[in-house]
Amino acid sequence: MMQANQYAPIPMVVVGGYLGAGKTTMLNRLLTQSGDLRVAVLVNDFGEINIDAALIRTRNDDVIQLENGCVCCSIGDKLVQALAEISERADRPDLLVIEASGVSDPLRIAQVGMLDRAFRLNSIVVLADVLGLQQHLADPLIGDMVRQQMAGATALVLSKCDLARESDIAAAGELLSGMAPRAVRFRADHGMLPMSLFLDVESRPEQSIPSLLSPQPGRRWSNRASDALVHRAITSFSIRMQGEQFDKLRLKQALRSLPAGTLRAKGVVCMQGKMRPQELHVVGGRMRITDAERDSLTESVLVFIGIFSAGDEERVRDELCASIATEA
Ligand SMILES: Nc1nc2c(ncn2[C@@H]2O[C@H](COP(=O)(O)OP(=O)(O)OP(=O)(O)O)[C@@H](O)[C@H]2O)c(=O)[nH]1
Repeated sequence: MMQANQYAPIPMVVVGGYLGAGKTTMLNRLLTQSGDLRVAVLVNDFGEINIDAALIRTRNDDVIQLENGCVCCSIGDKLVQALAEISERADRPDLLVIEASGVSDPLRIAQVGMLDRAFRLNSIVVLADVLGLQQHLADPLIGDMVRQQMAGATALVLSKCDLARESDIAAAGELLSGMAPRAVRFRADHGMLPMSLFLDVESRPEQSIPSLLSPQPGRRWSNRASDALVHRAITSFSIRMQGEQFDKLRLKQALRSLPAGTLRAKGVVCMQGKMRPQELHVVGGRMRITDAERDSLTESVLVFIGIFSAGDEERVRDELCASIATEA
């Protein structure tokens, strides 16, 4: 039998960025552009239901879900195990993409990945939502975590530029250049990026992965203790509904009145009058409901991530129950 180390290492890309920055959108773009390339995806979503895994458009066996928890601090051993399983597959992938949860440190994930010699780190791509960047950085709870995510990037991607003014994009670009001066920078329209960013290890100008992975005095804004504090403060709950359809108008109203501490909501739901399941996203006060890339759904699932107070979950449940469509 051949040993794993007889093969060339599998190129690996870690995708990070704060909640709702556009990681899954970018990943789906990559997958639609990837042609015959066999891409395996490891997804670590924040929440007990992995919505991202459901939204990724690839063959089921090519998406591996990492359980609820933060892959960078609490379930690192699960990552090690998942990597070993991927490298031992008979049909090894041509590329592995790890989508970090929005509160994980992508550099730390890359460091775990680098320990497995079956993989070669190609890039750490970190997305920044141009609309939310300033606010996220100024936030006393999450600001350091977001800076930490950026600092570990080999490529920084400004997302949602289609929604921003040119002056705001330029200002956000300035902020990014101060945080990760050696990272290559891109703007992405709905996640569209050159494939070379993922595949071509040579595409990084003077960016040296080994130096990124060694300790960098002065470049760490947070530490494990403060990360753990943030991860404890941010919690999630999920709601499943079987055999019910939502009324779109009422659901939108419910999502507009989410608790003040909500940082992100997402889901896939059955909607009255819609043939296809609907994918919904709430990010920074913006709501988007569109056709999901799947034909059927056995149950509606919604995940809410935030800093919640007692009673918030119950109130959201009540609002959602009140959004269920009554028979025509
Ligand atoms: N207009 C616009 N919307 C975008 C863009 N990228 C992502 N979005 C939208 O932003 C929302 C969140 O996108 P996702 O790709 O799910 O973000 P994410 O980073 O995977 O989210 P989490 O995994 O929850 O952290 C969705 O409604 C996307 O359609 C973009 O470039 N332009």
